[in-house]
Amino acid sequence: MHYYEVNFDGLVGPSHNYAGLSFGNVASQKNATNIANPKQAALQGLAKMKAMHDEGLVQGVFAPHARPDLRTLRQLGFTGTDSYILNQVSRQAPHLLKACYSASSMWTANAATVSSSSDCDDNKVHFTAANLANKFHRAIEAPTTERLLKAMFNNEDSFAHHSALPSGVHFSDEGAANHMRLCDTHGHQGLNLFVYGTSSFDPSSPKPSRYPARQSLEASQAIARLHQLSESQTLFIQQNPNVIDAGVFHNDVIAVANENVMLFHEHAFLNSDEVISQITNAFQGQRPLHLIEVKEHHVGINDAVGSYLFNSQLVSLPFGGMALIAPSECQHHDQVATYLALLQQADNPISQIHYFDLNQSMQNGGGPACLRLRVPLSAKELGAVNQHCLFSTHLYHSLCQWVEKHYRDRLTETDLADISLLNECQIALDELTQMLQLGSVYDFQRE
Ligand SMILES: NCCC[C@H](NC(=O)CCC(=O)O)C(=O)O
Repeated sequence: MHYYEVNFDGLVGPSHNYAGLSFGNVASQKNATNIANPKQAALQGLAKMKAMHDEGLVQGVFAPHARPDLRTLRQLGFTGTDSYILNQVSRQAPHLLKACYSASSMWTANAATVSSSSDCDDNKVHFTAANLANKFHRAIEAPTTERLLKAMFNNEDSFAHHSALPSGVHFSDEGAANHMRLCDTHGHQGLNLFVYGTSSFDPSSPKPSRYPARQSLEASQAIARLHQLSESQTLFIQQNPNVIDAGVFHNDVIAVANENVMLFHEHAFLNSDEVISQITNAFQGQRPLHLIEVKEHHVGINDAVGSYLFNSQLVSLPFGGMALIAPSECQHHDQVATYLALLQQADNPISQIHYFDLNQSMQNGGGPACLRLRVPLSAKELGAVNQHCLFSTHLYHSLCQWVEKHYRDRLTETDLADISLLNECQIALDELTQMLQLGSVYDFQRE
């Protein structure tokens, strides 16, 4: 049966803003006071989805979360009408208002970890929503993520859904951004690589000193168990703590894999040589494995973080070869652009490089790969997906019109206290759930 890798891109929500919420994410901290343009952010994301669809790839849309998250604010002791809550929280705890208004659900690579039915014992596609425990503004995402996943993959014969891991730092889980899969083609059993920051239970496990390790080993192990992955086809790899301290807050900032290719920086992993031999020994595919190591003298860690080279998507093209979907920052970075030109000519499956302007998301540390959740699906499983969430030219035009109608082109911190922004967000999202036929997934639709 034919298999597809479907990318479900996060549609940027109407409250996209820069709030400096992610300690350890260099871009988020650097752009904390920037003025955001939610309309442009959403249109940039839609342009990428359209281009992928036009390449002949199957593309999906992942709806944003409702913001502000009033449920969380009520849980934290704010009471009264919505406008009273906004007024109180903006005076007493503006940092909480910013957290509850973040549009961070756009980075769907952190929504969940997904396993292919070819890798799971029960032959179902498994999803575990990420608890995102390390950052408060992201830790509030899991309940809505779970509801959205169930509304998109609403078929018990094909899909198995798991709740987020227990909250708290021990099982800190950031989803697919720390998972890679190597295989011959999407439909074959794959080698699952879980990359973690540190162990929560082993005090001798190396740790970064400056910035937090956002993925714990124990979370990755729990997911491998939940998803019924074969032990021989699952490796747990520790990230190099030094690169976390240089701003590599997720593995997808320093490595990317697709089918039989992995592109990674020489400093990405702790004990890299050992990791490479483990991968080489465990890979069971018939096709040659391309482990492309980028040396520090070609692209330094700081340049990799600054350009987001490794946060490119690597996709298999319908007529053969692979394309690297890179942020335009790579094109404008001399050393990175030179490296990519060499990579394209070298003897490997990467035959095309496409650049996308995603600067609204990039300024919060989210590149092309952060914006999408990869879901490997057989033709039958694809048929079981909520078809209204699959991209088409028609949906593209409807979503562009919807964005033009509801989104602001300027958003700053002071706008967050404005009750009209809350109303605009709810009206827009209510309309969206009808377009994507998701049902009542948001708290404001369920109260
Ligand atoms: N995979 C990319 C995730 C980027 C995300 N940035 C943020 O949440 C920044 C939000 C802000 O600072 O306004 C994060 O760090 O989790």
